[in-house]
This record gives sequence, C-alpha cells and structure tokens, in this order.
Amino acid sequence: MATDSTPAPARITVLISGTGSNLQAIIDSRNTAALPNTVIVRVVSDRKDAYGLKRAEENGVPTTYHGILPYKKKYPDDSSEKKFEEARRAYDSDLAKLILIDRPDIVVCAGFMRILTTEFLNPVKESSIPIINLHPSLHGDLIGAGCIKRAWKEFEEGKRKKTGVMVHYVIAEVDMGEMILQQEVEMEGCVTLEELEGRIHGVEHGLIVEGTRRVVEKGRTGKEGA
Ligand SMILES: Nc1nc2c(c(=O)[nH]1)N[C@@H](CN(C=O)c1ccc(C(=O)N[C@@H](CCC(=O)O)C(=O)O)cc1)CN2
Ligand SMILES: NCC(=O)N[C@@H]1O[C@H](COP(=O)([O-])[O-])[C@@H](O)[C@H]1O
Repeated sequence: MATDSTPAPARITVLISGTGSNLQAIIDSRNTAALPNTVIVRVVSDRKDAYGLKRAEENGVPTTYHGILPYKKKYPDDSSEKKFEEARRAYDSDLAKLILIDRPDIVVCAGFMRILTTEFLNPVKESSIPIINLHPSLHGDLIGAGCIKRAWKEFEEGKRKKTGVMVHYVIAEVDMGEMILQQEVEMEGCVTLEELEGRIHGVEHGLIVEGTRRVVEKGRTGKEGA
C-alpha cells in the first residue's frame, strides 16, 4: 500500500526453469537495501519439477507452471524447418498474457531456459516492461545454453583463463541485449567444473539482485542507480 511518502513497491515477475538459487537471492533481498521496496508478484516455470517453484511457495510467492507440452500437442508440426515454431509462438503469446495480468514493473529471467520469441517480447515491450536475464558469460563472449561447460572445456584446452557473469536486457537476439552489469570470474586454480560452477553461482546471486535493483530504480527515477 503506497502512502504519500513511500511509493508502491516495484512488482517483480521471475521466470525460471530449475533450481532457483538466483530466485532465492531475489526472494531474500526483498525490502532490504539490496532491493528496497519490492514485491515478487509471480514466479513462472516452464518445468513442473523446478525446485524454484517450491522456493517461491515456501516464501508466499504466487507460482504458475506454464508447460510447452499442450502447445506441442496442439501444433504437432515438428518438421525439420518448423521445429514446433507454431507451438513456441502460441506458448509465448500465452506466457505474455499470463504475466501481464500481474502488471509487473520488471520481468527477470533467472535460469529460464527457453528462447523467447517476439510473441512474448512485443506485448511486454508495448507495456513498457523491461525484461532482464542473468547469463553465465561476459557480454558477447559465449551465447546460449551450456556456457559454463563450454568455458570449462576451453579452459582445459588452454584457450581461456577467465569467464564471467552478466545481467542484460532481453531482446530477440539471444544474450545480445544491452548489458546492465557484468563481473569477470577467474578460472585459474579451478580443478573441476563443479568448482568453477561454484565460483560463478557465487557471483550470480549478487549480480542478479543488483541488476534487478538498477532496472527497478531506472523505472522509478529514469536513471539507473549504479
Ligand atoms: N529472445 C531471447 N530469449 C532469451 C534470452 C535472450 O537474451 N533473448 N535469454 C535467455 C536465457 N538463455 C541464456 O541466457 C538461454 C536459454 C535457453 C536457450 C536455449 O537454447 N533453449 C533451447 C532449449 C529449450 C528446452 O530446454 O526445451 C530452446 O529454447 O530451444 C538459449 C539461451 C532466455 N531467453
Ligand atoms: N543461458 C541462461 C543460463 O544458462 N542461465 C543459468 O542458469 C542457472 C540457473 O540457476 P538457478 O536455477 O539456481 O538460479 C544460472 O547459472 C544461470 O546463469
């Protein structure tokens, strides 16, 4: 409830597909100096078994499972060129309708493992709602899914010594939207992939909260508070 002095809390919708450790970081940061005056209005997962749904439920956050299967059954065309294109577009169109009902001020992709089509991006953009994504690579370095494993392979081959994490705006071109902030992660000294994953996740949890705060702040004041 807004009062004359305190604005209404910024409304956050989070999209997930899995464990939800980054969602947990956002949950834990609500209404702290790290993420002041915020409320998570919904968590949406494309995977029914995503542990992040449980994290949300345990913290009183509304959840929705939005699965692709009914769309693949309705639009079964998996021909080589189609690749369930119609199913994906119908899925994304309904996903946009679903999240717009909550009137979010920001949509955060926190381990959401689907490429979003313009059927989702356009309606959300028309509502002037920013969409941001957490990505385990530096801007313009590695693109798409499986970046941590790819960075590790190149490290083992002596082709790289560092990787990183970024938070960026989501546009149609995957992982190429304007960077909001990023942080390098040194790979030297890592003996296993799991060790690198631990270093990366440790950086992610801070970056996703700060990236969300900056974009929320920009929505409030017009300036991204760095
Ligand atoms: N249009 C955009 N969509 C998404 C972006 C983006 O920047 N633009 N960021 C991603 C997150 N992401 C990397 O950060 C990412 C996630 C998933 C994939 C991918 O190839 N997914 C496959 C597999 C889907 C499945 O498992 O069923 C796919 O969608 O075919 C690439 C990048 C969020 N989306
Ligand atoms: N391309 C997107 C991508 O790879 N995202 C990655 O998914 C994981 C989600 O972890 P979480 O479910 O524990 O938050 C995170 O490592 C995030 O960087």
